[in-house]
Amino acid sequence: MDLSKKIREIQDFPKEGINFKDITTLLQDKEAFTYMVDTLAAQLKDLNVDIVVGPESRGFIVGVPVAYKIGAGFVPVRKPGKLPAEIVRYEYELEYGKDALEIHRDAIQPGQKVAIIDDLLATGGTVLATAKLIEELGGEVVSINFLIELAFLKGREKLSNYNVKTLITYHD
Ligand SMILES: O=P(O)(O)OC[C@H]1O[C@H](OP(=O)(O)OP(=O)(O)O)[C@H](O)[C@@H]1O
Ligand SMILES: Nc1ncnc2[nH]cnc12
Repeated sequence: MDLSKKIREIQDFPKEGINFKDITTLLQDKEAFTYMVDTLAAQLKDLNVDIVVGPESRGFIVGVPVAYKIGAGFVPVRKPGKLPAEIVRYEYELEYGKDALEIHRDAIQPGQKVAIIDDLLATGGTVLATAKLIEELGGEVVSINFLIELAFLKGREKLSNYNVKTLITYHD
C-alpha cells in the first residue's frame, strides 16, 4: 500500500513556508492505519523490544498501537510540566531558544531494550532528546522508527549512531 497517498499536505501551516504533513487522513482510513501499525511492528520483530517510547503527542498516536502489537510496554516522553512523578529532563537548542522534554525517572530499567517511535523526522531534535533521556536511565535504544522522513532537513545525520527506519521519505 502507498501510504504517502493518504497523507494530506497543508501549505503554510503552522507558519508561512512550512508544508505540513497531516497524518490525520491516514489515521482515519482503517486499511491505511492497520497497514502502518503492522509495518512498523514488523520492523521491530526479532529485536526483543521491552519498551516503546513515544514523544508527545503524535508519537503517542503511532507508538501505542505498535507497542500493543509487539507486546511491549509504552512510555511517554512529554513536554515540560506534564508528568506527575519524579522526572528526568533533557534541554536542547532550537534555532531560536531552547526546548525540553521529560520522562519519569522510573519508566525504564537499566538494560531494557527500547524502540522510539514518532510520526515524523524533521531536524531530529525531538528524537535525539528522547534517546538521551532513555540512555540516562540506562535503557538501550535498539531502533528508531518513523512514519515520515523529511530528508532535506537532514535529521538522520543527528541520529547517525542509531538504527533509523522510515516508511515514507520526502525529498523536498
Ligand atoms: O525532528 P524535529 O525537528 O524534532 O521535529 C519532529 C517533531 O515535531 C512534531 O511534533 P511537535 O513538536 O510539533 O508536537 P505534536 O506531536 O504535539 O504536534 C513531530 O510529531 C515530531 O515529534
Ligand atoms: N512539515 C511538518 N509536517 C508535520 N509535522 C512536522 N513537524 C516538524 N515539521 C513538520
